[in-house]
Amino acid sequence: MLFMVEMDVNIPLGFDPEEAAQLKAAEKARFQELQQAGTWRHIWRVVGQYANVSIFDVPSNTELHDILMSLPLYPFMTMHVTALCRHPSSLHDDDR
Ligand SMILES: O=C(O)C[C@H]1C=CC(=O)O1
Repeated sequence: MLFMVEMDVNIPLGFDPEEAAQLKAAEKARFQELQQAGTWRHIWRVVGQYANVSIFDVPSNTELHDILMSLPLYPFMTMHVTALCRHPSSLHDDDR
């Protein structure tokens, strides 16, 4: 199942910079794991914002929920999730 996930990151002013750097490094490592597994299929930076638009490929809503909630930066993120399905005119067989 494919999902578009819009993530906005908001680390409060005054948050310990070292702790923020550790969380960002942990987030990057987790992102790379999920990307290599094919779960986090795409990511784009939203221009001018600490935000991204991502495509996830997961077996169920519950699995996506668990993955998103376990992200290191989750406590500082606002997320918007949109379920996707294949467009009938798409040429891409993996759009499912
Ligand atoms: O940078 C972000 O948008 C937040 C998050 C998503 C992937 C990653 O490495 O960090």
